[in-house]
Amino acid sequence: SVQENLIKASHLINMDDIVREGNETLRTVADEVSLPLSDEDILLGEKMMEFLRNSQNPVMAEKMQLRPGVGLAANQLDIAKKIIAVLIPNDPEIDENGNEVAPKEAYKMSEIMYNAKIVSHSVQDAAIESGEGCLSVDREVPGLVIRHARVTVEYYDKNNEKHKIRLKGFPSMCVQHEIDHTNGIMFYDHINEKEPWAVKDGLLIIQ
Ligand SMILES: Cc1nc(NNC(=O)[C@H](CC2CCCC2)CN(O)CO)c(F)c(N2CCN3CCOC[C@@H]3C2)n1
Ligand code: NI
Repeated sequence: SVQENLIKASHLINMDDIVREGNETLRTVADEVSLPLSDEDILLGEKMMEFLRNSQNPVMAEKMQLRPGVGLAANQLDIAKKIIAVLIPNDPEIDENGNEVAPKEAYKMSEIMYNAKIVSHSVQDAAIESGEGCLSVDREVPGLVIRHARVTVEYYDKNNEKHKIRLKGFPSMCVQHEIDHTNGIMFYDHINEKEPWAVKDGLLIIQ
């Protein structure tokens, strides 16, 4: 199966493993994974996180010709399971001489999430100022991707522990993008076709 091949110890997920627009799995509502998690589902989550790390490493990204990513959903690997991975780096700090220094915590968010779902959200909407892209979309789709500003998300981690977290800012946008994938939703479904860059009153713009 696709999953068996992806979780082989020697396999590193690469761009050839990521399905593109037109593949029906991108428009499929994925199944919840059964708990306790199977070894295969735990391994798949770890491989997805490894892909994100490699995609953010200049040497590996160049070697493997990876597009950089901060999130990935199993639907993008042609696997209709509710498994997502999120890896959001912290920005480097600037010292008194204006030099970049490594942040204390390398990552703002690093999580493999099973059966993630939004259980509540803000009335206020938000969008990333520059719009969004997707590793499964080989074209630019300009426009503000309108999302909830803040969300409360329930999910299980690789140790079968249940979590309920509140997200805002960029992590909120990223997790919503990934949860959307597990529900067959693409980022451009949230762009206003007539006025892609229209800023409605109250919209929070995220840099
Ligand atoms: C904003 C951004 N989107 C990148 N790509 N798109 C993705 O991640 C798609 C998911 C994101 C699109 C918007 C919200 C979620 C993948 N999606 O299709 C999965 O469903 C980036 F790569 C990126 N960063 C900033 C941090 N940088 C650290 C150093 O390494 C490079 C990296 C680049 N920021
Ligand atoms: Ni995507």
